[in-house]
Amino acid sequence: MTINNVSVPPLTVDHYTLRIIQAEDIHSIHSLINDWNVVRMLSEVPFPYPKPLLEKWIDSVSNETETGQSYHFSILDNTTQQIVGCIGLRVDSKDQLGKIGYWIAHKYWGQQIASKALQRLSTWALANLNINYIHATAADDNLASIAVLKKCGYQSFGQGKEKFLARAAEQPVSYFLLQREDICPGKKTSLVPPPNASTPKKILLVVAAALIDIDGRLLLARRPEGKSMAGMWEFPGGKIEPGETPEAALARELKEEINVDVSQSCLAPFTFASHEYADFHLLMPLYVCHKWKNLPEPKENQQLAWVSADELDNYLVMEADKPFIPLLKDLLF
Ligand SMILES: Nc1nc2c([nH]c(=O)n2[C@@H]2O[C@H](COP(=O)(O)OP(=O)(O)OP(=O)(O)O)[C@@H](O)[C@H]2O)c(=O)[nH]1
Repeated sequence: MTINNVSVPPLTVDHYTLRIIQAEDIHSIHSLINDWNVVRMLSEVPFPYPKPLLEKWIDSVSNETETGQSYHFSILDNTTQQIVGCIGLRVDSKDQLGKIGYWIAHKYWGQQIASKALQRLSTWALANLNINYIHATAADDNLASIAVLKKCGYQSFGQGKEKFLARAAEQPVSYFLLQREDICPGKKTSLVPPPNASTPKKILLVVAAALIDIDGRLLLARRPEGKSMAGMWEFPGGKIEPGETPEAALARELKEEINVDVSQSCLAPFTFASHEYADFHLLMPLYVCHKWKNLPEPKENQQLAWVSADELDNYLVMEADKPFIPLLKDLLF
């Protein structure tokens, strides 16, 4: 399924599948959600939950799904094909923020389904949607949900009060935020270096290319799921191997990553990045290239985009690459 140019495959995790909610899911969903144990933890759902109201909600989220405003999934057990809960994410494009919510039917509690689904959807959303953070809210007495959020890397950032329809009262709630660098804590390319870092960091030599086509557009690649900082855009390239010149490394990386053949003589040094990440110091020459063979194609599961100078600001680029943007805009205009 492709929505708003984003491919939304069913997302699998362990023996569960997250697939976009369909109209015919209403009966199963209604029998599972119309339960005080579940509804009391959801701020926007009344109890009892009339079926026509649920039907209206499914209709409205289907419309939102078509325009890429929200992505709501039924969570299915692969063995029984039964729905066990739901999870959804609403996109706030202005603030590049996703808002996530989920519930699991009472009879399936205690099986880690919420953490698996939350981890899966969060990872997918940060890698594929135009968002930088994911926001979640949990009632303070929803200890299970708070534990799930923390397990998935969400950090608590504040508290407040929200009206819970089923309880007909305001409840104290905690707010949580997930940032991209919290997803793969083992492989950090953190935006912020740790304070007072006194030990010198390893210098990582990486080489990258700004490929510019005849229409004056620039090629960007999006880091795919599974890599640190998945979802950020960068310039094709990679690490320089021992004994390699930067130009030879770049020609090799462009072939491996996007099947493009470049002659080393067509790589013009443009500028460089010297940027401190949490775990290493990146030193990265950027070359400009106008001439190559083959149409770039993603060989490593990454998205590619040809971007004009006007569009460059809409792309979330790696921290080290940010100083390149004004220089490249000048070059492209
Ligand atoms: N290729 C490329 N890497 C960049 C850019 N900006 C930037 O910070 N980097 C960082 O430089 C390193 C590039 O190394 P790489 O491409 O070989 O490695 P990777 O992280 O993609 O994968 P790997 O470490 O799992 O092999 C990564 O840490 C990446 O985050 C950029 O514009 N292009």
